[in-house]
Amino acid sequence: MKYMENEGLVPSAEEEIKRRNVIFKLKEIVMVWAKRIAYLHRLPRSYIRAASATVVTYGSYGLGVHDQESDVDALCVGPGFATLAEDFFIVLRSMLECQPEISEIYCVKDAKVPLMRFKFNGVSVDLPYAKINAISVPHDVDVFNPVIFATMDEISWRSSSGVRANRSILRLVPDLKTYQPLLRCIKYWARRRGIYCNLFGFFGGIHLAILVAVICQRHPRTWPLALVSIFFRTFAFWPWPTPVILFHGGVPTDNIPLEKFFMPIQLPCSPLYCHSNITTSTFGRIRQEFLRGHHFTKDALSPNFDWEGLFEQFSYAYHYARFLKIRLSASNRHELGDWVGWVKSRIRFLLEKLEDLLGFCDPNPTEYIDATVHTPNTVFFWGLKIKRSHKIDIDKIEEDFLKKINSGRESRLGKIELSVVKGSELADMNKTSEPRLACGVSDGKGKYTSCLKLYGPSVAVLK
Ligand SMILES: Nc1ncnc2c1ncn2[C@@H]1O[C@H](COP(=O)(O)OP(=O)(O)OP(=O)(O)O)[C@@H](O)[C@H]1O
Ligand SMILES: [Mg+2]
Ligand SMILES: [Mg+2]
Repeated sequence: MKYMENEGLVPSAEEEIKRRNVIFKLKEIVMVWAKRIAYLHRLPRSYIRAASATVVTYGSYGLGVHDQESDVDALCVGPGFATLAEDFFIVLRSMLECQPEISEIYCVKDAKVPLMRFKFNGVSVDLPYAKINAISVPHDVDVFNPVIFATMDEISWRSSSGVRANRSILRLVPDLKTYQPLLRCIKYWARRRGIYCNLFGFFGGIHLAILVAVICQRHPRTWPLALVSIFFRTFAFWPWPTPVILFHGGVPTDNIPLEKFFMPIQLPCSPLYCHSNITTSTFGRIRQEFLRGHHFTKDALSPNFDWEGLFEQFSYAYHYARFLKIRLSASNRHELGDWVGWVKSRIRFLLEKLEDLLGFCDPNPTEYIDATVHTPNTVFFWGLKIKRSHKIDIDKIEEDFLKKINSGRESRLGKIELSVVKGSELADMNKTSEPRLACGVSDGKGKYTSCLKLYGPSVAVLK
């Protein structure tokens, strides 16, 4: 606990107030929004008076395991007459745009869970939308209520599944005081070891939340320190693809063929598995890290146990001699944010392509900045293992990937350049730019929006 506090993983009281304020203000805004759209829909006056909406938090914030850099995941629950395409993405967006505290609004419309993503007083917010079959939405709306549940449309049902998953986890873990620090610790480990980023084929918050919940459920009344080694021992030897299921008293009813998943993890109280982008390479990387974690934590209860070792940042320069350099650039910071978001949502294609050609690729999620280039940019370095027999036509890969990126988009926001480089270039990159952090977004001027404490300076990556 002391180690985690020293590393800045537990948010300060000030941070907590900031987040609570964000949620309070969002609730106020959606309340006004509900009345405004009731008016725009020309509903009777009594309906306008009664119309209301609310936001419900979930994700790491809802589980009480967020750190200073976690986003706030907040589901906007609106009345039945408020449409997603018009009222949410147009009317609410323009209301949010008018708020001086809100910036960098980005709409993700074509995802399974459509949402708006923005910064509120510097805090990242993910805001999906669900509507219920009512005019007024109670502020403590219960998404488990069978009446509400049964009348939801498909998108609203999917969008609210995160809230239900969270509530189930909170209900099923025997002791939150054990669960929360353990999950914080495991998330920190995953970030430091380069295996935390769902889009890049690694774990996302939900996967780790369930793995840790399963450990807590199987070992009630065990203190967190011992659970750390039990966690690694369990998953280092887990017989994948046997699914990991949080026991909830019901019978699992999933019919999805398990071969589709490398590491199936069932969503709590749902027949579905968590969506996952894990590939052959990232499956291998994750398993190696579980084994490493197991070797490190066998003696976790000894008084001289070295926590630093477990959380040591993964050294890409030590493990790989060659890297795929992916440089994304745009004419301004705002466009770069959109461009990076868009490319990342399709990055799996590139990863699979490289795996087909080379058999392995380590998609390091850390974002760097190329300070030798004047345009705002974000750079990734993916670890490669290239044999002499391997011939890579990087121009062809770039061309194919571009086609993939451009499909479904009318205009191109930015530029993408791929090249194969030596590890020394990664070292230069770090020397010429400020410390860069995993899964953050640069502002294009050499300033960063992520937390240095959390991921450590990128020069440390090169140790
Ligand atoms: N792949 C997924 N499959 C199912 N649900 C998901 C998936 N990714 C996200 N979710 C839902 O959205 C919520 C928020 O996801 P998010 O990626 O913000 O992770 P998080 O647990 O909040 O961690 P972080 O601290 O990194 O934000 C999750 O708790 C989960 O309910
Ligand atoms: Mg989150
Ligand atoms: Mg989120």
